[in-house]
Amino acid sequence: MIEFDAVRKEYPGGTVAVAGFSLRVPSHSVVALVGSSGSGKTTLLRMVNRMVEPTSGAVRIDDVDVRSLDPVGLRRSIGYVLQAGGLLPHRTVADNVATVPVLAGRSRREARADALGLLERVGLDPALADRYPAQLSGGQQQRVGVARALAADPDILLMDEPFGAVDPIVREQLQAELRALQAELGKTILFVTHDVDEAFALADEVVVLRAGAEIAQRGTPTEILAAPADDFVAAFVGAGTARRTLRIRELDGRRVVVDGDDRPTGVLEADAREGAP
Ligand SMILES: Nc1ncnc2c1ncn2[C@@H]1O[C@H](COP(=O)(O)OP(=O)(O)OP(=O)(O)O)[C@@H](O)[C@H]1O
Repeated sequence: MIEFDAVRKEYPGGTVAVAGFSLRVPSHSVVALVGSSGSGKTTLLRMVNRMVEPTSGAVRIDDVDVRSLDPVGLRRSIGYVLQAGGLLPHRTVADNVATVPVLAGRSRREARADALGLLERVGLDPALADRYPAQLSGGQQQRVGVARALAADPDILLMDEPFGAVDPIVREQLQAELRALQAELGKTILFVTHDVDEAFALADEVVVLRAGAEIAQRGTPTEILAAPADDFVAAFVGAGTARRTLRIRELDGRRVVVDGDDRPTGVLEADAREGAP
């Protein structure tokens, strides 16, 4: 479990990025922090691995204050996925994935074998292992970023706009793969995105932030979409927009779901009729 206890962050110069924030991220769950640019999402994420120290308040992992932990060891024990992969450009794909395990004492040969297995797991051909990041597509780089974050088998994954730099189709593929991976691995995942659809697609719980990381609303995607707490949240999640306002149309005895612009989005299953429990 990750716990933010009344954390505040004021940067030198006086910007209050986080005015006072408390949240528990239960073990094995996926929590998304969403909010507009500058709302303090990245600052919160980086407090977990001590890349940012709170001005006041505390972050605890399984009841241990992260301030009592060695920052280097802490960072190696937590997977961190950045936008555009954040890969080391002068190291091969395999070396990028194997770096942390080698630093932690695993032999190069074993770490490389593990890396090849991880590449396969995230949907990459291990034949790419000896390429450099610049020789991969954006989506492939993101996958390597996920493999690298998983290499030390961390309990916690921090993801900062993990799929922000790829096109929408690749993005959906990566999201689906992460969901499948998470169903198997059960990590504790805290991720940051400004894309509310990504948050809804991946998270068990979504936390919508205003400026200063003030929590506007938190809940499951369904709770937030069904009952936005206020106009800010409604506008942010697009509740009430044509894309979200779904209707049912009958066509040749089948029930098709259409959006507010009459564009089809899916077919209703027999047991998903109105009024069904
Ligand atoms: N090192 C820093 N020094 C001074 N101010 C900073 C620093 N890092 C972030 N800030 C400021 O703190 C506020 C929150 O930044 P943060 O990066 O946490 O927001 P964010 O929600 O992640 O934004 P984005 O979605 O654009 O990445 C912003 O006003 C930003 O300019």
